[in-house]
Amino acid sequence: MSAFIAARLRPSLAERLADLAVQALIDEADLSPKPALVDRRGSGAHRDLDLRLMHASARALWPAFHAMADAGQSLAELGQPLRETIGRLGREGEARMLAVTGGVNTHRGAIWALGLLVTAAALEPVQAAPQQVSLRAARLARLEDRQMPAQAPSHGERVRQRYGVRGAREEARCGFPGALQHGLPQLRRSRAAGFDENHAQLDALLAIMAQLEDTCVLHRAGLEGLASMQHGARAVLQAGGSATLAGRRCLKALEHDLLALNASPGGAADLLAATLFLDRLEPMLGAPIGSL
Ligand SMILES: CC(C)(COP(=O)(O)OP(=O)(O)OC[C@H]1O[C@@H](n2cnc3c(N)ncnc32)[C@H](O[C@H]2O[C@H](COP(=O)(O)OP(=O)(O)OP(=O)(O)O)[C@@H](O)[C@H]2O)[C@@H]1O)[C@@H](O)C(=O)NCCC(=O)NCCS
Ligand SMILES: Nc1ncnc2[nH]cnc12
Repeated sequence: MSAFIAARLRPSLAERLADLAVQALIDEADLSPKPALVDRRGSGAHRDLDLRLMHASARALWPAFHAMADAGQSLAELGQPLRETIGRLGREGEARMLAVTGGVNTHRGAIWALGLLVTAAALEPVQAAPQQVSLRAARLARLEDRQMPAQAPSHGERVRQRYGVRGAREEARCGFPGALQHGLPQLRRSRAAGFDENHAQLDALLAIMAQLEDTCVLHRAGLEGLASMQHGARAVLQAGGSATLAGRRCLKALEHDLLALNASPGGAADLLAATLFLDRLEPMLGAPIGSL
């Protein structure tokens, strides 16, 4: 094969970032057993979601992530034009998601988190450490999107007003502490302790759930649901994590409690996808092009 053809077959940076984002969403959906969330076993607390729909939604978002990465590379400056461009692309991604799922919100929070992270990664791919990328994503999230159309109050908006919690927007503006300070360190601790990848990822999800003010849980189950999620997740980790017998017993109890309250930690699931994206980004960018 000539060098010219080989170069044309190599995936571009934007393609690789979109691949990584979609893969993080698919891996999050497949991870099992997640308490009260859609996974390989079933639909958790959801009546209108299943694994097939989560996969279809994730795949449908590839063009949106690709376009955001492209925008990051071509505008090449962290400022208002880039913020407003990815705001428009994010809304188009949401519309595509709703078209594919027949109106069901599968990934709104994930489009927001991964969209910001993909754009931040594309802006400066040589500075791809999790801390560096999330800091740039936070700076983007703090910029106002003047093109944002007025909308009916979201579930998150209603919950923020009722309980005074921060929600998805503030999580991004603070640099994704759920992923950076909880998910990623736990993922790496559990791997270092010798647990397999499935259990390490479950432990990462539990570490996020143990502290997140998840507006999805609050919307469905109020403060009682939030307390159940946080205390129950902490109990699993304190018992030794999802790989241990005692931890698995606590995980079962946590799922039972969440299902009884109809609570679903959808925001924590989104932040697990963000954690997986950040964990894999630097190795992927450091690898020879085409090796993904
Ligand atoms: C900034 C936006 C994310 C909008 O945020 P807002 O809070 O106003 O809107 P919501 O529609 O409530 O979406 C927020 C979703 O974020 C996830 N989430 C919740 N808590 C947190 C948290 N503390 N930190 C991070 N992320 C969090 C969560 O997503 C998951 O839950 C979804 C299902 O939720 P819901 O629709 O409430 O569904 P159900 O409970 O199943 O409803 P019913 O069955 O009862 O009807 C699921 O999708 C998960 O993803 C929250 O839902 C952002 O959307 C925005 O402003 N976008 C504009 C475009 C833009 O600027 N983009 C920038 C570049 S991408
Ligand atoms: N696995 C999952 N189940 C339910 N809601 C979600 N939102 C994001 N991932 C989810």
